[in-house]
Amino acid sequence: MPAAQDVTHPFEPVFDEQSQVLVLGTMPSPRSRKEGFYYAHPRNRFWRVIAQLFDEPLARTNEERIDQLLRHHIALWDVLASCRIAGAKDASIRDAVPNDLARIMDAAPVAAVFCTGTAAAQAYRRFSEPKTGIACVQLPSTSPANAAMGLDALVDAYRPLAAAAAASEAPLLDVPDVVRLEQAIANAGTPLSTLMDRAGAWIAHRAIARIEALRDDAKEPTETNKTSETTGTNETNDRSCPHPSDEPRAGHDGARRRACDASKIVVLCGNGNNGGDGWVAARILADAGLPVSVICAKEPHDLRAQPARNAAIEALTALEEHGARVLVSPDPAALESELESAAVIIDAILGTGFSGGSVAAPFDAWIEAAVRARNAGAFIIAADVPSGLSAQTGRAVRPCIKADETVTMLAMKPGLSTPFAFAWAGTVRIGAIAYVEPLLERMACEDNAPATGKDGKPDFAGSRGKKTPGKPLHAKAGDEDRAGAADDQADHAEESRRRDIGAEEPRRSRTRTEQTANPSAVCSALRQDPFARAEQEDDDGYDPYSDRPPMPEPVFQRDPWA
Ligand SMILES: NC(=O)C1=CN([C@@H]2O[C@H](COP(=O)(O)OP(=O)(O)OC[C@H]3O[C@@H](n4cnc5c(N)ncnc54)[C@H](OP(=O)(O)O)[C@@H]3O)[C@@H](O)[C@H]2O)[C@@H](O)CC1
Ligand SMILES: [K+]
Repeated sequence: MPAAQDVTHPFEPVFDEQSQVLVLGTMPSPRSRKEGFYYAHPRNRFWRVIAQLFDEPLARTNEERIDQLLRHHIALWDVLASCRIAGAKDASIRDAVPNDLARIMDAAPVAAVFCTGTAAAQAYRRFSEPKTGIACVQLPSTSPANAAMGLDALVDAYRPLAAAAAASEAPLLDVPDVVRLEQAIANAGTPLSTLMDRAGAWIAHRAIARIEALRDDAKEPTETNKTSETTGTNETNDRSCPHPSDEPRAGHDGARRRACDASKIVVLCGNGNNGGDGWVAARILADAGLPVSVICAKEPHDLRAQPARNAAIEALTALEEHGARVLVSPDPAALESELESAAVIIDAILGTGFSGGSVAAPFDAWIEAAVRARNAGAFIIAADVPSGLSAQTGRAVRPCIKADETVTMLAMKPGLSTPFAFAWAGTVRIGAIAYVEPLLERMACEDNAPATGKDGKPDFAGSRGKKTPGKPLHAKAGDEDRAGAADDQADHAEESRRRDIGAEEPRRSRTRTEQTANPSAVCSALRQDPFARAEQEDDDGYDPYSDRPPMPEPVFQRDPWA
């Protein structure tokens, strides 16, 4: 066992004036102190839990971790400012001096406190709760010492944290405002190339999630297999792959067949920055060892748009190293053959820069071929916006990509929120590639718009009306959609098909009131008597308003840091 030593908390808390949830540990472990950041031991699962909770890629750098926490309105610190401790053994803590949480509580509207383990919760209750007046919710430790809890169980246990931190609804921005926002982010120090890297990472992350789901699906026994099991044949258990002689089938069976074939991902890259997102995604997927190929219209060196050109040149080198196929302006037969074997197609042909009443060659043929592949079971993920759909008006030209999922960057766009957008975009997810709230507020001030909308967020719809008189936000989209009545019927059929297969609806964030109702109630009770426990609090210290079932946590049975 390591000798006890005097330790002083060595780094700053993570918080800003938007933080609504505070997560507290006890004191950084020796490894975290060495690395200079929270939960830095490679086997500590804290950052993996956070990534899974919010369905986001794992934050790998401290910068990304801070960004991830702040985007979800989470503050992070530890209960203790100094103590005497042996290694990371919380049970050995002596001479504890608490941090002054007023630094965060006075600056931010924190309404819920979570402690990452028994010792942190005990220390918080003893030192901090009398001052904050907020009862903490105790979460299990993510430390390797708590190896008895698997990652899935940890993620489940942390769901109350995600619920409390539920990100407020993404802002809805006009396309010109998205461009302004990108520029503001760049001016604040995050270059556009970094945004593109993050956008590509988001898309790659969703493609990997789809491939993993297909692989899981392929492991489940099919009806045919069940029959063969009951008839006592001695086929192997891996029978969910259709037999090679089976006729190709559409829908899920087609998707399953594709997953069994190769988990192949085809990325369609246009010539603009939307294509750049696709190149980055392809590079990440190839680096992850997945069979990926790229279809593009121009050699990377011939692209003009930046940062897409640099991203494509870098990706091409990596793809060549991995032996991935890159098809430049393929003929129709090569295009068809590449797409028909794809399990996942990434549509990075056209994004917010798309304009006009039709899609010019060769991209029209690409879109048609991709939609045919989808009808045969491929899953399409659109980067930012389905190609052929106007991100501003929601007007879909012919042909237009029909995506199963769209990852749209930074903010919701008007064209994705029309009543018919679902037919083209599928499930829309926001790719939170930067922390934008302070910038949005600044932009709202610059526009002399009302400071906040009725939900407390910057009201960009209001500012749009003032900036572009005579161009109401949704009028054009609605008119055009009404003109395409026949299309609408097909779209509605498509929508109901998606509902049939259980496609997810976009997430709805909880309102502030929903998030904090219970903690506030407990908090006001505790203010009257700071030492009182919440009524009906379990004997083991679990708070009654946590919807998590109590879970036993081994208290450092062994010292993982020794
Ligand atoms: N800026 C950034 O840093 C970041 C940007 N991001 C990403 O960039 C996207 C916006 O990029 P963008 O502005 O380059 O436009 P984009 O959607 O690629 O389209 C331009 C291309 O389309 C073409 N084209 C247009 N109309 C057409 C038609 N009818 N038929 C056929 N072609 C047509 C047009 O051709 P051209 O007119 O030049 O001949 C040009 O080649 C955005 O959606 C997001 O994904 C994110 O990574 C975050 C960081
Ligand atoms: K796209």
